Amino acid sequence: MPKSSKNKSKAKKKGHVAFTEVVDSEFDQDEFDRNIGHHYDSKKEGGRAKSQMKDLFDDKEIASSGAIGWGMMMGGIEVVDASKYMVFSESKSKGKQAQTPSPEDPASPPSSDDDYDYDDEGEDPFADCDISDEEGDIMILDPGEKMPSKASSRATKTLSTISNLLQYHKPTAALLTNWQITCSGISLPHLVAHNFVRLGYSSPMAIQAATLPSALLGRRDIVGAAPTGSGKTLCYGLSLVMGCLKDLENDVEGGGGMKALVLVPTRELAIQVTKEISDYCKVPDDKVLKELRGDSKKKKKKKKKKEPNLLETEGIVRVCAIVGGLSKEKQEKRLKNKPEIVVATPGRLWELMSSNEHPHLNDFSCLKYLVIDEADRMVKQGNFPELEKIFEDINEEEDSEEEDSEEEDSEEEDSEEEDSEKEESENSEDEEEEKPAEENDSEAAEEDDSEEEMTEAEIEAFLGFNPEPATKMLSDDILASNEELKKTTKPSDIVKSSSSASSDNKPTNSHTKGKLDKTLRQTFIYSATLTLPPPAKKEDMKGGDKKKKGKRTKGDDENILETIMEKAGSKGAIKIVDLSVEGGDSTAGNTKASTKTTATGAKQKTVKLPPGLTLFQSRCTQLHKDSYTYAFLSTTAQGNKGPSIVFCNSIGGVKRVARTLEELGMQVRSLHADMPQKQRFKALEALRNSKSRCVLVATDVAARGIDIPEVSSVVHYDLPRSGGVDTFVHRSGRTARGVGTTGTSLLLIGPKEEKAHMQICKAVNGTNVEGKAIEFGSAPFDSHLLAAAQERANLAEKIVKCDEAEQKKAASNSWFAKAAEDAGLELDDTLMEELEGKGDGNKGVQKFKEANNARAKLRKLLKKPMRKQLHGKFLTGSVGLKRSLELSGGVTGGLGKGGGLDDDVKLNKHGKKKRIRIR
Ligand SMILES: Nc1ncnc2c1ncn2[C@@H]1O[C@H](COP(=O)(O)OP(=O)(O)OP(=O)(O)O)[C@@H](O)[C@H]1O
Repeated sequence: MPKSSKNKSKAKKKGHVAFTEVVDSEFDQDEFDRNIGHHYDSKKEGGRAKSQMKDLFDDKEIASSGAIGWGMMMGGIEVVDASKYMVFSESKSKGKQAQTPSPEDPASPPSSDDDYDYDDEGEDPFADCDISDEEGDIMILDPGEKMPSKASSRATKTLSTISNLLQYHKPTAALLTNWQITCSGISLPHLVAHNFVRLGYSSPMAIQAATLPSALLGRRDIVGAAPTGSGKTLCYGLSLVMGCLKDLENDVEGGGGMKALVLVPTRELAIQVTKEISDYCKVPDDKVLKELRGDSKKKKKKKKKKEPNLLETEGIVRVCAIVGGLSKEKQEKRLKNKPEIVVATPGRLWELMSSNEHPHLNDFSCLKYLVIDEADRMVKQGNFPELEKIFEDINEEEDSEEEDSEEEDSEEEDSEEEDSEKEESENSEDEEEEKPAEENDSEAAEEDDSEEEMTEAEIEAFLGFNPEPATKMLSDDILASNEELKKTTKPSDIVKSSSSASSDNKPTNSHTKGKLDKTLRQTFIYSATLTLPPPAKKEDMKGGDKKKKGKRTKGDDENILETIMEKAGSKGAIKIVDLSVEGGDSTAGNTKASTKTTATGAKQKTVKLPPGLTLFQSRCTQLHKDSYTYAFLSTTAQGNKGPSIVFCNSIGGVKRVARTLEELGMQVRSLHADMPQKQRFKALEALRNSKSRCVLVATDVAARGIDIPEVSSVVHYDLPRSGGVDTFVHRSGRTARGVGTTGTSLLLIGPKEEKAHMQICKAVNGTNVEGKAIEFGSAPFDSHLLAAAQERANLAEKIVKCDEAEQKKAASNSWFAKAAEDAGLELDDTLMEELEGKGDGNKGVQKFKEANNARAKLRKLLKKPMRKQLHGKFLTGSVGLKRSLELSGGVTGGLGKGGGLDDDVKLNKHGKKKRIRIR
C-alpha cells in the first residue's frame, strides 16, 4: 500500500485527531501522531480537542503562501505549513458536521466521527497517556509520561509541557521538502510559526529579512532604521521570544531573572509592544496556558472573576508592561511572577528600580537583551533623565566585573586608563553643561505620577484581546517571485546556501546548556528616524569602544547613535541596517548613497515613507484650518474612508479643535499628556474599534509607534514645530502601515509655517533642478464644499468660544467667591451682580444666547447634505474671508496683517498684496 494511503487509513482508524493530507503523498502519519496526536484523545476530550485543533490550523490558506516567504527571505527559517492538516471545525458532541474533506472527495466532509474507523487495539501509543486531571483540564504529557503528582513543581511541569508545545507543530519530512528554501540556520519555533500564521505574518518584511538572521544566528547587536509601519517591533521581539523559548527548552539556568528589557517612550506603545511580543508565543488554548503556568487550580479555587492578565499577557514567555499612569500595585504584583521580558517607560521603571523593593527589576545578571525602541526620541536631551540612571544600573555589574579583571593589568596601564577616563568624563560633563536646555517636550514625555485603576474589560479592550485573526495576504509580486524561486531551487542548493552562511550570521558566541553567559547580551536600537553613520564609519563602529568615539556636539546625529550604544553598554559587533532613506536599501558594508545632490551641489538626505502613503497639502490661513480639516474628513474620498488622526502642536489646540469637530457632528476623541491614562487608552481603543468613523485629535504623544492598521488618514492641523521632519515622518506613519495598506497624510500650511513646510518637502521629495523643494499633491477639495464647510465651521467655532468663555468665567467666579468666603469677607451687591454676569451689561447672557442661536443654526445645517446648501465657488482671499465672516456673524474678528488672507493672496514686505499660486 502506498505510504500516503496507509497513513490515511491510519488516520481514519486513529480518531485522535482526524485529518486529511492535502498536499502530497509523503505525509507521515506516525510522525504526525508523535508530534500532535498524542496531545488529544478524541474519545476523552471529544469536541474540545478538535475545536482546539481547528483553532491551531485556522489560517491554512495564509500558511501555504506565507511559510515559503519566511523560509526564502530569511534564508532558512523553517515554518509550519498548517495547510497540511485539516481538522474538524465543530465537535461531534455538538452535533455539528465536521468540515474535514474525505480523502476521496475533498469537497464532501464526513458526516460524523463515526465515519472514521477507530481502532483501539494494539498500536495506540496514547493508551498510557492520561490527558485529563481530576478537574477535567487537559494535561499535555509525553507518550508514556506519568501524570505529575500534585507535589511536582511547576518548573518540571512547565518544562515538559513546553517542550511538547514547541514540538507539536513539527513539520513532517514532506513539509520540509515542500519548503525547499528551509535550511539549517534559523529555525522558527513551531508555536511561533503558528502564531505568525494566525497574525497574518506570511513573510518577513524588508527590515525583518535584513536584520533577523544577524540577530538570531550571529547574535549581533542591531541598529535598525526603516520606515514607519515596516515591522520593526518584530525585528527585536522575535529575537527576545526565541531566546526565552530556547532557554525554557534547554533548561538554561536563569535564576528567574529578567532576560529582556525593552524601553519605549510612551505608555501606549509599551502596552502595545507587550501585547505584540506575547502574541508571538501565545498558546492557542487558555487552559493549556494556565496549566503551563501552574495557576489554573489556584484560580478555580478562588472562584473570583478572572484576574486581569493584562500588563502581562498570554504567551508562554511572560511579558510584563511597567508604565506610569496605571496602578503601581498591579504592576508590582506582576513582577512577582518574574516575567522574562519587561517592556517599560523609563519614568515608572526608574521609580520602581530606585525603590529597591523589586528584586526582579534590580537584578540584571540574567539580562540578555536590551532594546531601545524609538531610540532617537528616547535619548533626546531632557526627555528621559531616568534613562541614563537605568543604563548605569544595568551596566554596573558588568563594569565591576571588568574592573576586577583590569586589576590584573600593570599599575602603569591602570593609571593611564584612569587618566583617560577621568579626562573623558570631564569632557562629557562639560558637554552637558554647554548644551542649552532644549525645550522639554512635556507633551510627549511621560509623567508617571498619576495612577488609575482600569477594569479588566477596559484594558483588555485596549489591548485588543481576542481579535479577529488578521487576514493580511502576501502581496502578489512577492508570492510570484517566491513561486518562481521555489521552482528553480533544488534541495542541493539549499544545503549549499545554508552551509555558506554569511559571516554576519556566524554566532559571535554560543549557547551553553544550563548556563547563562552574561557576555551574550544583545542590544537592539530601532527607529524610523535614526541618522546613521556613513558606511566607512559603520564598519569601524564598535559599541562600548570609548576610545573611538569623537566628542559629542549638539545636533550631531551620528554621535548621538554612538552615545546610545555606549550608554546601553553595547559590546559586540554591531550590524547597522538603514532602510529609512532613499537609496539606503542595504546594510552596513555596502550601503549606497542615501543622499541626493542638490542644484547647489549640497548633499541632502531624503527620507523614505511607507509605500502606500499619499501626501497632500493645502495652504490656508490659521482661521480656515477648522473648515479645511472638516471638509477633508467629511467630503473627500481619502479623508472619509476610515478612522483619522488630526495632529495639533498644543494641548489647548487639541481641546479646541476636538470640540469644534464635535460640534460639527463628528465622532471625536482627544489624546494628550494632560489626560488621565484611562481616557488615553480609551481614545485609542475607540479609534481601533470604531465602527462608525472616529477622529482622534492628538498631540505628538500619539505620533510614534502606535499601530492601528485601520487608520486611513492623518491631518497635520499644525505643522510639527520641534523636530520638524522626524515628527512629520512619525505622525504620517500612523497610516499606511504593514503590508499592502494605503493611507493619506494632509499638511495644512498656515502663513507662518512656510519654512517648516519647505524643510519637510526637501526631506521627503528632495529638490528640483532649480534647487526648490518639490511639493506634495494638492488636497482634493471641492471648492463648493469648502464654502459650505466654512459656514458650518464658523458656527461651531462660535459655539466653542462662547462655551469656553462661560467656563472660564464660571471657574474664576467660583474661585473668587470661595476665596472671599475663606477670608470671611462679604461681597457687596455690585460685585455679586458682576460675578453672576449681570453687572457687565449682561454680556454673559448675551454670549449664552449667541451660542444657542449658533447651535440651532448649525443643527439645521448639519441635517442637510453639504452640497445642496451653498452654490457658488468658495471665495478665497480677503473676499472669501469677508464672506465667511458675514455668514458666521463676525465671530472670527477682523483682518490682521498677513493673517486672514487666503490661499491666493499674501502681503509682501511693503504690506501690499502679492499673488501666489494656489495648490
Ligand atoms: N512579517 C509581517 N507580515 C505582515 N505584517 C507584519 C509583519 N511584521 C509586522 N507586521 C505588521 O505590520 C504593522 C507595523 O508593524 P510595527 O508596528 O512593528 O511597525 P514599526 O516599523 O515598528 O512602525 P513605527 O516606526 O511606526 O513604530 C503591524 O500591524 C504588524 O502587525
